[in-house]
Amino acid sequence: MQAEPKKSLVGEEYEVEVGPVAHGGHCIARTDEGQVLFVRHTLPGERVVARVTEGEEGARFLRADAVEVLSASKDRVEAPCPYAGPGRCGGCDWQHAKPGAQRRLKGEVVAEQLARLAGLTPEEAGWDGTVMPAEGDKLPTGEVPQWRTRVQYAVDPDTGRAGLRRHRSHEVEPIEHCMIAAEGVSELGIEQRDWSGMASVEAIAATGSQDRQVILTPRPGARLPIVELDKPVSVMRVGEKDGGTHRVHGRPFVRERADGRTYRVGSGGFWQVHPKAADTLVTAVMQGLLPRKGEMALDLYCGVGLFAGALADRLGDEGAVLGIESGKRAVEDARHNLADFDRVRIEQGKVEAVLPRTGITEVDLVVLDPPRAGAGRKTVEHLSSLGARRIAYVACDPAALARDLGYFRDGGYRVRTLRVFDLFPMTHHVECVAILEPAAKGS
Ligand SMILES: C[S@@+](CC[C@H](N)C(=O)[O-])C[C@H]1O[C@@H](n2cnc3c(N)ncnc32)[C@H](O)[C@@H]1O
Repeated sequence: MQAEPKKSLVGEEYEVEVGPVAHGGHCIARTDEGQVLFVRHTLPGERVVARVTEGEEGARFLRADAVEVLSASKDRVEAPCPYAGPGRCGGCDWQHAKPGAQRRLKGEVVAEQLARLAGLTPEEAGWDGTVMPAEGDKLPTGEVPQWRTRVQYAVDPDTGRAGLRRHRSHEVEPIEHCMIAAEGVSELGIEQRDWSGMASVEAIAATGSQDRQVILTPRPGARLPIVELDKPVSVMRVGEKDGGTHRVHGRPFVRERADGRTYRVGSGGFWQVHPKAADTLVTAVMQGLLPRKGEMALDLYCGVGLFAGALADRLGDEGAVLGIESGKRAVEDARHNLADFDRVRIEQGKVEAVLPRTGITEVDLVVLDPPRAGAGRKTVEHLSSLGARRIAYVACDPAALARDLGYFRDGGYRVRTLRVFDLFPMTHHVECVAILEPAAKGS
């Protein structure tokens, strides 16, 4: 006998008291029947009408939007962006919260993940509980930091207009202007052009150079448009068959500046989005590791070589750095960017495959900056066996970080300090830098 399909609750409304913030840009509430709701567009302590956007009867949890605020938090503000709100642009999560409150919420998420997945209190992690804004982001009330140097616009197939995706949807919210886009992106005027035939248009404005780039992803069979923007740009396209990024005109990379060096970043390669992020993270990592001349270091998930370059500068001619990165083009860029260092080597491949093959049994320092999924148990176990005197873990997902910190503890490492940065204002994203050392040393 086939099970009855469960009744969808989408569109149902519940009046609820909103509880604590949860990882992902929403808060937790419960219906009178005890079903858990993840509610967006609200804040802890509010009383709201929550309308279900996903979920069915008996589901472990429902997703919902606060469509009416019955009792508002003192941290609530009118969202400065006209495209924010239930069912609208999915790019930002906390437009309706004061900047200080956004950072407090992010701090609560990090603390909760540390407690739940690593069994650590903030004190045990050497963290004062604060979330630091990036330099220059402490703006007078009402001003929104314009930090997004890379914006992926989706194109409405019917109108050819560029916009941003709605939350957990393929639908496009057409916009005139994204408030958090960096000036170098806004001044291209992407939103004012017709992009018919394109599925998406990514705009990049480099930091420390005038390089601007757009990356076009055409729909199957569509011809590329002639790109005429308000500022000169290089143009790339994503190949329909191979998914690779190909040059249309101009340089196939942008030049970014960080820590006093210029880094070439080819299309599709990773670079931090906030203009101050690369410098902020290099400073936090170097202050935590305190590299000494002549030491041997690893830079794992090294991208185009940001931390490898910073380490090489500080380790001197006797020191050595090995970087590992899976992206082929990023590896070419890293080798180019660090060509003036004889003792920097960059290996291409997945860390979990390449690291064991290197035969390295001892290092002094490690930086790891994995993607959102984190490094995982095997890689952490391997790293824990190399005897590093300090390890810097740069993390864009506090849940993966907390899980991996648990593995490091099993491997004999303790967290010496943790610093948390708001490098993605208005969104729920947060960046952490944990510095680890052998537990025996700290105990
Ligand atoms: C968060 S980025 C960090 C890049 C660099 N550290 C920086 O700050 O510019 C993560 C990088 O890891 C690479 N990557 C993802 N999975 C990987 C894996 N399993 N092994 C090696 N590199 C990986 C991605 O291509 C990306 O360049």
